[in-house]
Amino acid sequence: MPDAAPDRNAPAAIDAKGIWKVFGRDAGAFRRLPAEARTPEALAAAGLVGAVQDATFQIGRGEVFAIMGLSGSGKSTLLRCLTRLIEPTAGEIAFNGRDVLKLGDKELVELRRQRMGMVFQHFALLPNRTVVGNVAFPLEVQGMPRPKAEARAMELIETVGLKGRETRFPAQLSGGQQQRVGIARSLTTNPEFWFLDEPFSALDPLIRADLQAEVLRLQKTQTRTVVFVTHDLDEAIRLADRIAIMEAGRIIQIGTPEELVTEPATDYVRRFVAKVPPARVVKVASIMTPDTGPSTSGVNAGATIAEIAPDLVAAEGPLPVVEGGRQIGWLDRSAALKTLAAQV
Ligand SMILES: Nc1ncnc2c1ncn2[C@@H]1O[C@H](COP(=O)(O)OP(=O)(O)OP(=O)(O)O)[C@@H](O)[C@H]1O
Repeated sequence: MPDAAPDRNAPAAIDAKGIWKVFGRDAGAFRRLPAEARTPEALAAAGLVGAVQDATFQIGRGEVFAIMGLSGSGKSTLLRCLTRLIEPTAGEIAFNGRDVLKLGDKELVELRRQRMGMVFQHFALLPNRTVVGNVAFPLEVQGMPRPKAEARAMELIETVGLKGRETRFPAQLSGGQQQRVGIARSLTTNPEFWFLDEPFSALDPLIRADLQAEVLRLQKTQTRTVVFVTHDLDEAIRLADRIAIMEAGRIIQIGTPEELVTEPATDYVRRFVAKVPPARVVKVASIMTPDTGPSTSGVNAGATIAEIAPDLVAAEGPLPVVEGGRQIGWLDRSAALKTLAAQV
């Protein structure tokens, strides 16, 4: 998880209100219903599929937001609505306060080119361009001279571990390598918004872990608002500040990994997080006793109990808890050890 907590007071980078995506022959009639009449019963009566039902959430600038849920719960459809690859049936979406559903085709293309990066599975690479040609392409579209665009592309090719393969064509790459080209390509323009649908699922575990680490590293140096769909809870916990859990088209709960594990809203969420050891998500700040003190070093308030396990083992008494070089509390060793030992 990123070190710097997102600024919750800043205006939402993404503000989604009452998003619906309904599939079926008469989806238009559903749109014309007043908001209070848009119900699961109305959907069923009209024989419509409510892929996304009344999704409302805000994502802060620089926040990493994961969308999770079982297959068919509406994750991809919701992500596609945010990017307008699919037009929502109803609802409002604003990026930095600007209504994106009202953008004309030209403005939408501009927004996508200048400020959005997208990685979707089966998001085709250009078959007649090499790896470097594909990765440089978005910059060339923006008007950057080719040599400069390719130099920038090479940096990202190295980041995704494809150095040495830059002159190959997509057909000469494995599925996972193609996926990595797509990831590199989505970052060439240094987008403010990054949308990813199962970006790492086709990759070997080691490469996946490398790229996840790379995402976290990039998040520390660049303020990027990230929304990603995954069915891998481990990945969501590692990368996301907050996770939205979807069930049958609805967002059931939105929370930090710690909130989902310690306060699951429903049995469905509880089943999702059942195998997560609490120490992996519970933060020092959550179980410390607040107090000021003279210490300038100790355990970090934002660290998880698992991360500070070595300090716990070494300590003999309570540990000072610090934030920004100042002591803000004490961590009781036995309370922390209890969390460490707890299995859900
Ligand atoms: N074009 C479409 N026409 C009709 N129904 C659709 C369409 N696209 C998606 N659906 C339905 O909407 C629901 C949500 O689909 P979606 O692909 O968003 O789920 P998901 O959570 O991303 O699933 P997965 O993890 O399997 O990719 C499913 O019931 C799906 O069958």
